[in-house]
Amino acid sequence: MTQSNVLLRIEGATKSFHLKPMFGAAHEVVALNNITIGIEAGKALAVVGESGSGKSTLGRAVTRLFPLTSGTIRFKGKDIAELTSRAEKLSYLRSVQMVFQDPFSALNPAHTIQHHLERPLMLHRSLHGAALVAAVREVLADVELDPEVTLHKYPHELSGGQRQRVNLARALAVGAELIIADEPTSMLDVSIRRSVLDLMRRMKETRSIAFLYITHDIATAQFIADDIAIMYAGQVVEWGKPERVIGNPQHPYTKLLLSAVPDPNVRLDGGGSKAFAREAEAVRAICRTASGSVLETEPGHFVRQVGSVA
Ligand SMILES: Nc1ncnc2c1ncn2[C@@H]1O[C@H](COP(=O)(O)OP(=O)(O)OP(=O)(O)O)[C@@H](O)[C@H]1O
Repeated sequence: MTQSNVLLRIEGATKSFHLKPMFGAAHEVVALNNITIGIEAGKALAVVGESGSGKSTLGRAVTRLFPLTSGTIRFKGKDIAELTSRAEKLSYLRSVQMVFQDPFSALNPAHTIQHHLERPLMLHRSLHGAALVAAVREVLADVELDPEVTLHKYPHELSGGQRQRVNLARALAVGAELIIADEPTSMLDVSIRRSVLDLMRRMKETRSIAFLYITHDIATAQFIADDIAIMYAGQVVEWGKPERVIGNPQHPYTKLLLSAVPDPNVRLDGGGSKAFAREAEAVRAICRTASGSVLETEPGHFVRQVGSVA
């Protein structure tokens, strides 16, 4: 990655949550532990890991939902914690859009699709009248939805895949440069997951939109990702090009994730076979000894070493 085309640079990002449960002692949860990773303009980074590994915390930190405990997140070189003016913050929130797992959650059931797309185009691009109508049609066509059929519908009248396309159209309407897509296909019918991933890939290639693609499913990552980062217990344990990480996995946790493929529904918590659950727990025990040392096993392929303390 060259410095000039880095869009997002996360450096030493650590996030701890202080929990005070009703029962039991107060304690810290380290959701992110010294994460350093970047995304180039127009490229996709897939962050893959099981539930609780810290993927969503990473995405939420990038959207400025909370400050980091330590470390920095820079967007186009500027530390996002130092955006002070309202204009700077709005501009950042325009450039960085979030697409959620549940495609219904971000849409207002009381409004038509036309309304959902008109608002950002009016607010952010000051469009009105005929130009506004044309732009709404254009963004719908961009996400491969027929404007004639879709414009006047309400969210509940669309399929899950169509709703997710509307969410992506909204990000286009705002003028997003980076989309954080948090499990965007996991609630969709298996038969249409691939087409939504393909659309995201085309948005990346034709519109130069970067993606932070968050998923538990390593198999889907390779459809869109230019780089892949495997997360476990708040750390990135292996990263590099998908063909290297998936084709030649080195870290025991990456191997475990891949052993659950091609059935992405195999649960790493042992919801499937007992033998798999035992193996998964053994791997986790090894991974919990992860150290700070990282080895570049082949050019551009990095693996966090296990079994020693930093
Ligand atoms: N607001 C919060 N307060 C306290 N703990 C939190 C908070 N958000 C996340 N955590 C904890 O941080 C850890 C990482 O959570 P996170 O949601 O980022 O994982 P994830 O990999 O995205 O999992 P999932 O796929 O289930 O969302 C978990 O132990 C979680 O309980």
